[in-house]
Formats: sequence, structure tokens, C-alpha cells
Amino acid sequence: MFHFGHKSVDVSLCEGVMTVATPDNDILVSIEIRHMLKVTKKDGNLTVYYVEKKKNKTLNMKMISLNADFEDIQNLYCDLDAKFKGRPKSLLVIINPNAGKKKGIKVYKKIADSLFQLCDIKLDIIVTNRQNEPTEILKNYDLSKIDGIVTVGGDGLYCECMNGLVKRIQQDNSVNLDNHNADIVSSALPIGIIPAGSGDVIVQYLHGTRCPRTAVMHILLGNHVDSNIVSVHAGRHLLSYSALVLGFGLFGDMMHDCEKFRWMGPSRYNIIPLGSMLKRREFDVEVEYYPLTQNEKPKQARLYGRQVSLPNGSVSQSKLQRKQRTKSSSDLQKENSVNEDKTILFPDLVKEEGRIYAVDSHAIMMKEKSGRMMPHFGQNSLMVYTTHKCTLPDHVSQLTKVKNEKLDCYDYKFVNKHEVSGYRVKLLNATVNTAGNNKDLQKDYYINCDGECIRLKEPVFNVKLHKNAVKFFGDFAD
Ligand SMILES: Nc1ncnc2c1ncn2[C@@H]1O[C@H](COP(=O)(O)OP(=O)(O)OP(=O)(O)O)[C@@H](O)[C@H]1O
Repeated sequence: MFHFGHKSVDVSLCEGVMTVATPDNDILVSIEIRHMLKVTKKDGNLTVYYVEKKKNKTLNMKMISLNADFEDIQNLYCDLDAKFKGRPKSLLVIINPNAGKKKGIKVYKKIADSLFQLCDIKLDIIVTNRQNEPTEILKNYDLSKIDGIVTVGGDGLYCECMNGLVKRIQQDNSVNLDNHNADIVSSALPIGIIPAGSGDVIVQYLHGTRCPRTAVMHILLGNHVDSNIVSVHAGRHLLSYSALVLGFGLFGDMMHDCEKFRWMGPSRYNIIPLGSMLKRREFDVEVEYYPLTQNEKPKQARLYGRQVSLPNGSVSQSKLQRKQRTKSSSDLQKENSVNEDKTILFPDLVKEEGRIYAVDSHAIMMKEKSGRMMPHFGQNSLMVYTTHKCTLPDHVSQLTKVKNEKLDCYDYKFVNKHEVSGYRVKLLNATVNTAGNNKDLQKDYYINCDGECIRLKEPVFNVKLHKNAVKFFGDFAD
């Protein structure tokens, strides 16, 4: 017989739930084992630490204590402990002390450390001194001794660690990083993000809150969410992997402008983009969209060959011209196979040519849910948006809707959307300077890759979706 406070109770474990009830079967407590953080025992006492989700999606830690004779406590402890398999036991923690308002170390010490200690996690804590250090650490780190990586910082730190991890895994599996057609090997090692950055977008997508305590508890509960990434290649080199947003044109320029005002801290993201918007540039581009393969197509697949609709101001194409521009898979194969290890067959492909402000894609797809645009992890496809010529007020109104996650944020005549497995952007009027072996573009063109500004040195870049290539700690399902 167990005791809960002054009451004598029965304790049962059934279908993943521990129930504490009176002998008359009045249920006093019912806890799902997947929500338990830790069980401890001492003499005739057993304490269960567990989480409860509040309406605002934050997790709250609670505990209950049960008393019984030594044997009953021992048996219940062993039964519960056996169900904790798969929880992380050993973690590499990478802290960026300069992220956001420079509170990374404080957040870690105040919130994360005690929870990790409670759950007996073996920790290897590294406070970084500079950019690129996380990449270097992950190049040679013994990944076999950890169950996950935890970043304490912003989206940028996560993206750097994700890049380091994905590159390391390709290296270990002899995948050529610079082949833009290569399918990459997915990472089995989950990454947890404890938010301490400027935007903390990914963590909010994952947990619905920016609360660092909630993020730590999600890591400890050990559930995983698979997520897509995209690769960006130019001039037969990998530029980067993106986990969140990849933006050429306006968003590249915005990020470049924001970088110049880094001293302003996180507030630069509220002010500087307005200036970038006022001096928005137009780019003459040709975009090739690689359609989904048969397996990837949603039930009501669109016919891309017939779907190209160019808005006002862009170079228009007749149906016939569009047809001529649709390459056969054999043409593509020939084009792509030069110096490449592996070639993917694209059943048919559509080219769009015109004057644009931006080409953007999101590795975590934004789709309608409960009347809003909400993130969806691990989707079968990548959505690409091209923004064509439009008035400044219309453009501002559209981007404001994107920011506010409005359902109709892409329903504008000047925005084209394509659901693809990849795409290629070619700058049509970019002049390439060649000096010796070095090539460079005469003008500056930027890609915003998850907040990192990449300056293009080649007039063509390729983007490819890699489904479920990475794992997060969390449980996005609810
Ligand atoms: N000690 C460090 N000092 C400076 N930069 C670092 C350091 N450690 C990591 N970085 C890099 O700084 C970039 C931004 O980091 P992070 O996302 O954590 O901060 P943030 O303040 O949210 O970023 P941003 O200011 O770019 O929005 C990342 O590329 C990260 O890897």
C-alpha cells in the first residue's frame, strides 16, 4: 500500500500512464510517463518530477511524493525507470555568450543547469569565443559519446551548429558536399535549442513559446521532430545549408544592411529593413523549378508545366514558349552530369524568366492551420516564392501580412508560388570578372541564409530540398 500525503492509495501503471487512486477508485493524480522528467527514490519515498503544459504552451515542472515500504518503492521505481529509455543522458552544450542581449551564459546557469543536474545529464559545456568555433568543434568531436547537441543562443548559432553537424555526417559517409545533386545522409543526433538570441524563430515554431525553461524540459523529455533543410550551391561549391529561410534579392539586401548595424543589437531588425525596402532593387533572373517526384506529389498535384503565370512587369511567355523552355529529363541529365557524382532525373522542369525583387523559400514550410500560416516540419516539398514588380505600398502590405502570418499573405498577383523539390536561379545581367583563377561578380548580390548574409561570386545558384535531414528535441505534434 502506498501513501500520498495522509491518504492510502493504489498506484497503477497502464498504457503509459501512472495513476494514483484511493481504494474507492477516486483518481487523485494521473501522469503520462512520457511527461515525466525524473523519478528518484530514497528509503521509503519515491518522488516523480513531471511536466504540465499550460495554455500558453509553456511547460511547468511539478512533483508528487509517494511513501511505501522499501520493496513497493523499489518495484515502482524499476518499472518507471525502464520506461525512460531513449531519454538523453549525455549532451554537448554550445553557448554563444554574445547572442541577442548577451544573456546566453546567464540563461544557461539560471534555468538550464539545475534541470540538467536534476536529470543526471552528463554535460560537456563549451562557451564559444567567436563565430565559426562551433563548426570547428563539430568537425572532430566524438559524436558517439553524446545523445544530442544543445545550443544556447539564437537561430544563427543553431544554423551554424546544424551546418557543422550535417557537413560532418556527410564527411563520415563520404558524401561529396559540393555536388548540388547529392542526396545527403540524415543526422540521427537531435539538436535542442535553448533560446537566448535576437529572434529565436525556430524555437517558437517548435514549442509555440520562447520560454527557455520549456525548451530545456523538451530536451529532457527526449522526443524528436524531424525537419527539412535545403542546400545552396554556387560554382560547384556548397555555400550553406538552410534550416529556416533562404532569401535572394530583397531579403539578402536587408540582411546585408542589418549586418552593417550589428552594434545596434536586436533592434536593428526592426529599423534597418525599412530602409532596405525603400531602396529595393530589381533583378533580372531566370528561375528553373524542379518539380516533385511522383512519390512527393500531393494528392492534388499541380501541373507545373501549365501553371506558370507571370504577373505584370515580368517577361511574359506564351504557352508555346513555356513548352519550349520545359527541358526534357535527358537534356537536364546531360547538363548536370558534367563532373557530378550523381544525377537526379527531373521528369519535367519549368523555367520562369523576369524581373523580380526577391526569390524566397522556407525549409520549414508555412501552411494554413487554424486560420493562420503556421510552421509545418518535414513536409514533402519546398515552397518557393518569387516577388515581381509591384508598387511599394502593395509590397509593404504583402510583407506585413507575411510577418503577421496572415493566411492570404501570398495571394497577390505579383507573388508566384511553386511547390518544388529544388530550384536554380540565374542572374541574367550579372557581369562576371575573372582575375586568374578567381571569379567575382561586378555588382553585389546577396543571399540571406537563416540570417547569415552570403555574397554571391557566381551568377547561378542551386537550391535543393533535403527531407528530414535533421532532428530537433521537441514534440511539435500537439
Ligand atoms: N562567441 C561568439 N561571438 C560572436 N559570434 C558568435 C559566437 N559564438 C557563435 N557566434 C556566431 O554568431 C552568429 C549569431 O549567433 P546567434 O544566433 O546565437 O545570436 P543572435 O544574436 O540571435 O544572432 P543575430 O544577432 O545574428 O540575430 C552565429 O553564426 C553564431 O555561430
